[in-house]
Amino acid sequence: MQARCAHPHVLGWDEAIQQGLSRLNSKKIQLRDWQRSVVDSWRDGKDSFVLSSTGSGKSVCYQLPAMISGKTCIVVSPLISLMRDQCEQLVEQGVSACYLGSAQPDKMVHGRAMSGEYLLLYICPETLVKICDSLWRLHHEQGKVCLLAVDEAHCVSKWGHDFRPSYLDLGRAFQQLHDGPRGAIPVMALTATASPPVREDVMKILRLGSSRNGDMFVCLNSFSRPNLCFTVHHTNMDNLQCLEKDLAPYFEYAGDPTLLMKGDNRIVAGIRTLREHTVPRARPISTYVPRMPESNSRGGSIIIYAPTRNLVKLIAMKLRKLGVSAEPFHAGLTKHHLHKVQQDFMRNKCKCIVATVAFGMGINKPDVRLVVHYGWPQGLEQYFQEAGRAGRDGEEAKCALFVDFRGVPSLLPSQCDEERRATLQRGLTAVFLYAVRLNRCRLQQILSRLGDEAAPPCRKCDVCSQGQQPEQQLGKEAATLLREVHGKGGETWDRGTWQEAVSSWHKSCPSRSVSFWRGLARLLLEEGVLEDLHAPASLLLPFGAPRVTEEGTTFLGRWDADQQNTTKMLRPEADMLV
Ligand SMILES: Nc1ncnc2c1ncn2[C@@H]1O[C@H](COP(=O)(O)OP(=O)(O)OP(=O)(O)O)[C@@H](O)[C@H]1O
Repeated sequence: MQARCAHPHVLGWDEAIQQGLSRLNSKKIQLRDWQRSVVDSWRDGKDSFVLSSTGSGKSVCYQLPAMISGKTCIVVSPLISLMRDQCEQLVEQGVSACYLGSAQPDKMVHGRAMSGEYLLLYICPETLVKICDSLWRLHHEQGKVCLLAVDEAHCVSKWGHDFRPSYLDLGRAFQQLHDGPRGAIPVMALTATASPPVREDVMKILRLGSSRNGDMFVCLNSFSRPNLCFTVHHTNMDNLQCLEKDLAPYFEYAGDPTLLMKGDNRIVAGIRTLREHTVPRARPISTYVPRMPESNSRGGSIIIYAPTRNLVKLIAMKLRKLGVSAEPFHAGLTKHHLHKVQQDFMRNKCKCIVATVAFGMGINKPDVRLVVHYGWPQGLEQYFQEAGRAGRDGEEAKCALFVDFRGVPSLLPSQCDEERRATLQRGLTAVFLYAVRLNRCRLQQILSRLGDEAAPPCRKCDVCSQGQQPEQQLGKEAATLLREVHGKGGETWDRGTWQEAVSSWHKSCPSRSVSFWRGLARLLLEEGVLEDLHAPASLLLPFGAPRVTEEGTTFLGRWDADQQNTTKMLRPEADMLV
């Protein structure tokens, strides 16, 4: 095979990089060491895999090669909206960029792209597969391709949270593009969230390093976001009674103060309402602006995620009635409208977006100061990625998760195979445990899920700042639960068994909620006084076929003999406290 890319210019390499940065309009940027290593490995014709946190500067790694070589970088991207935004931003910076696919309104763009007119060519995997022959000619006949970049590369893996089946075809399509007189094109896969199995899978599917006998560059940066402060709050999701009380601390009045002095009843009532949760009459938008609750400093933007379109509409409507400039964003709105909302958000005309997960990937707004999730996210990796839209400027930002601990996360797609369903189910369990656990820093919990066990506590999240829950004597409750399990002798528990058991326990311990018992069962399993012969059928059930262990039997014997002097000291988790 021949050399993989033309050597950039006759300039020295440092000079070539500086010139590339100035073409990107990023003259002032000093490449970080890891960015430099990634670009160096492209110069050497190597494939690379780049794992680095959201907002850390991955895009520059694939944009620079195009600026330096003057050839097209083909960027595979999962979403039209994402491609469009990135192109718009680049064009504003004076860089020639385009996206291809059915959403491209200008029919001339395709032809121009196929003659190498654009330095950055964004494309979704389906379109890339379709036009593979033209891209082959662009590279092998015209010599005008410098790099194949796969952005959001975790979408390639079935083990990843955002898996797209169409990404699986990329390996074969890339192979087709590599085979020809000019040899292989370097491939760069980039992601901000990928656990070790996902990384392996991505490298295998994209066949990274295959054309250089496995020689490739792997850049694994920490994906930690120490500027983010994570908190979890219990809320009552029935009828959204708590919505205003939950969100009020994040907004402050920013209207004309003279109105207040004159005692404008509507506005005074509005402020009171925001604090006391009743709905006032409509008034002009922007009476309230986002603020950071602790610092009281105004400014920045807010993203509020909700799991369903209905909830998105409701939250946006309530906020607007209260005077907040909030816009709903979900896939049921027209593309044109969504585009406008996104632009208004980027230009600070709209300070708060209330969205389903349709909004977010690739949103590059540096000053998002708060991301609220109102309702369970779809998994822990998804949560981290969505929350990671906050604080991209490196300044402090908050990520608040509001959930109802009486329920559990359950959002699974209706159509997916068993293997995929099991992966997504594990993600739901992970986000549930993240929310209930009060014994480990929130950020550490997330990073550990992504394979980083060495991160220090963040010292900011609610767990770090509030410290451990005090231990409680839960001997009576533990004995009640263990005795019931013992009585059932290892049989499988279904929803009926569980409900029956909980209502009988309610008689002896009336103050304990269903979620308390679910949490206690979890703690007893972890303590080793219970074991489970198979996994529960749903997150609503604490166990599948539980059995009391030898240790548990000893505890029960002691409890029955001497309740006064037998203790079971446990630290309750969040769902046990509601
Ligand atoms: N070396 C650098 N020094 C300072 N700023 C940088 C540097 N590299 C990139 N940036 C800036 O950081 C911001 C985020 O960069 P970028 O969009 O490339 O992040 P990303 O890692 O691709 O994020 P995401 O995972 O969300 O797509 C941009 O405004 C970019 O100009």
